[in-house]
Amino acid sequence: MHALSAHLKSKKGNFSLDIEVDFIKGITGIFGPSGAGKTTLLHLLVGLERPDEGFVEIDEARMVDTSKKIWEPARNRKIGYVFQEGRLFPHMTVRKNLLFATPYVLKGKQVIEFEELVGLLELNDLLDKRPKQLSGGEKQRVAIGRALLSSPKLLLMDEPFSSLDVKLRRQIIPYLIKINQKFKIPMLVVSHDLPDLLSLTRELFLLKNGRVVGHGNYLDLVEEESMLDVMRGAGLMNVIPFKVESHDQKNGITILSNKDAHKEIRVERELITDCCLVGDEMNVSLRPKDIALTLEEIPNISIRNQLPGTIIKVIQKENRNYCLVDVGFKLLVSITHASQMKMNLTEGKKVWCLFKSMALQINI
Ligand SMILES: Nc1ncnc2c1ncn2[C@@H]1O[C@H](COP(=O)(O)OP(=O)(O)OP(=O)(O)O)[C@@H](O)[C@H]1O
Repeated sequence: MHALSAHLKSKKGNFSLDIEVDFIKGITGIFGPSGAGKTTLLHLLVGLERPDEGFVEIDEARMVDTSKKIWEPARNRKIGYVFQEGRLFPHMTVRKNLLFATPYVLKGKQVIEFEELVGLLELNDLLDKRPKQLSGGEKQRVAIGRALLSSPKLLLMDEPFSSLDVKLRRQIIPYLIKINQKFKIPMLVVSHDLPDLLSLTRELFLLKNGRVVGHGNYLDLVEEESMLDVMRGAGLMNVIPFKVESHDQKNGITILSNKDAHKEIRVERELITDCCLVGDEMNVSLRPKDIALTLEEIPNISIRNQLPGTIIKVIQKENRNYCLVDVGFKLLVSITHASQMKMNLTEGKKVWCLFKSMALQINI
C-alpha cells in the first residue's frame, strides 16, 4: 500500500511544476535549491493550493483528481503539516494549540499520547505560555507536536529545523525517527540543508525547476554527475550509521562499528561517553574534504582511521574532484585535481581512506 502517490501539474507566472512522487513508508527527504518548488509541492499535497492537473492519493484514497473533479479540503486529508515558521494560533496557549487537532481524532483511535509527546519534545514548561512568549525553536517544537497529535496518515514538514539550534535538532531528529518507526507515520521532509536532511534519511527526491531530477538513495544519487551538481552547494556530506562498540577510557577513544557494510568496519572517535552508551546507534557525519587518499596504508601516523577501498567513480569538477570509494560502504572524498593527476586516481584503483578520529561528527 502506498502512503502517498501523486502526480501534480501547476503553473504560477513563469514557474511550472510537474512532479510525480510515490512512496510507501519511512522518511523521505525533498531536497532542492531555492525556488525549485518544494513548498509549492507541499501546498499542493496538503490542499493549500489547487493543481491545474493531477491527483493526490493517500493510503489508496483519492484526495484530489482533477479528471474526476475530486477535491478533498485540507482538513479531510489526514496530513499533518509543519510549516516553515511554525504558524501557531497566537491567542491560544501552547496546550490549546497542541490539543487543537485532537477533536478530529476518533475516540480510541489516537495513536500518540499527549503526555508522552509533551515529555519527548520538552514542552512541559511551555504549556501555559502563548506563542509570542516562545523562541523560534520552541514554536517549532509545538508545531511538530500539534501535527503529530492529529494522528496523521502522513506528516509533511517544510524546513522543520531551520529555527532550531544544534542541541534541539539532536533531540528532535531521533524523536522523529522514533515516531516514524513506532507509529509508522510516513514523513516527507523538505530541506535545503543536506547534512540535516541526511541525519533523518538518505532516501531523497531531488527537485530542480519544478521537476524531480533524481530519486533514490543519496549515495546512489551522488554517483550521477548532474545530481551531484544539484547537491554540491548545500554541504555534501557522508552520513554513516554506526554503533558504539566500546569505550577505551585509558586511550581516550570510542570504537564505532558499522555492520551494514558488506564487511565489518571499525573506526575510532575521540571518547564520547557523555552522549553515547555502548550499543547506541547513531549517524556519524564525515565531510568529504576531511578524508585523504593514499595508495598504501601508512604506519606511524597520528591519523587513527585508515580504511582500504576501491574507487568506484571519479567525478571531475572545475577545481575540485570527487572520488566515490567503496570501503564496505560508499565514501565520498573530495580531492584536488592536482592530487588526482599525481596519484593517477581512476576507477578500479585500490586506495586507503584516511581520516582523523576528530573528523567524525556525532549527529545524534
Ligand atoms: N504566487 C506566485 N506567483 C508566481 N510565482 C510564484 C508564486 N509563488 C511562488 N512562485 C514561484 O514559484 C517557484 C517555486 O517556489 P517555492 O516556494 O515552491 O520554492 P522552494 O523550493 O520552496 O524555495 P525555497 O527553498 O526558497 O523556499 C519560485 O520561482 C517562486 O518565485
